[in-house]
Amino acid sequence: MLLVENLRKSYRVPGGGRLPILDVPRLAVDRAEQLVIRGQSGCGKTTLLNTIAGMTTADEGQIRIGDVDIARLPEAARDRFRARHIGYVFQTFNLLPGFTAIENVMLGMTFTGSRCDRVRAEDLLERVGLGHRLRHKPSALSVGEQQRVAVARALVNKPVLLLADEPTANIDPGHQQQIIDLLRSVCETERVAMLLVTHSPEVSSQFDRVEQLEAVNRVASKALHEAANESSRTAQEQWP
Ligand SMILES: Nc1ncnc2c1ncn2[C@@H]1O[C@H](COP(=O)(O)OP(=O)(O)OP(=O)(O)O)[C@@H](O)[C@H]1O
Repeated sequence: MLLVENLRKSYRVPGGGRLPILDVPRLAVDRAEQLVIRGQSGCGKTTLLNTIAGMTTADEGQIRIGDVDIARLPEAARDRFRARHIGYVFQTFNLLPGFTAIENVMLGMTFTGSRCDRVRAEDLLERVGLGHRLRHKPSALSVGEQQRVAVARALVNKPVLLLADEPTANIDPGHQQQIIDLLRSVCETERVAMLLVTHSPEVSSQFDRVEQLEAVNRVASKALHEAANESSRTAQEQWP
């Protein structure tokens, strides 16, 4: 379902040159498979998810989701493809504060160009245990409830792939398991593949498949970071 091959990604650094972040020879994920991506802070886990989602572009390599290589699509087509086929749950939920729970979920549908399906949005909010909170705005919801709305929003377009970037990082320990259980059960029943980034050993121990992402070329990265810092120091010193 997802096939990443020979993926390389770097960022431009202020002092010139590029900072290599990702070098992933192969990552294959089956339909409805659930796996955890682990790795030390800064090794590129978020960058990997963002690249798979087409929110940032790869330097080289392919990212096939079904028959489509998202890395080769032009930006507008990538955005449309993401809206239709990929769900994303962020650490910080990213709900719109002026909209109710149901509106936040339905907003996820507006980018696909298809008709907004209120019944589907209500059904998902029901399934995440928020059927009685449809008209509450994020400020009137607990942190765990906000993340449950974000889960419903990520799944509303029936994606084939759900990307979850440390979805429990801002949730109190008592409710973290609830979010993980929710993600897993909805993905299972809807046959959605899930890539979950987590630092938590308790969470990763629950998954059959855990992939370790290694930091790329750390010596070169360190040298480039230092060059970038040196360049920004020099720029600051030259500022009148
Ligand atoms: N837009 C950007 N421009 C330049 N460098 C970036 C950019 N975004 C991220 N980086 C750098 O890329 C590296 C990987 O960042 P990323 O957020 O993917 O790591 P991570 O593994 O998710 O880290 P963490 O576990 O701490 O969240 C970091 O060194 C970061 O500073």
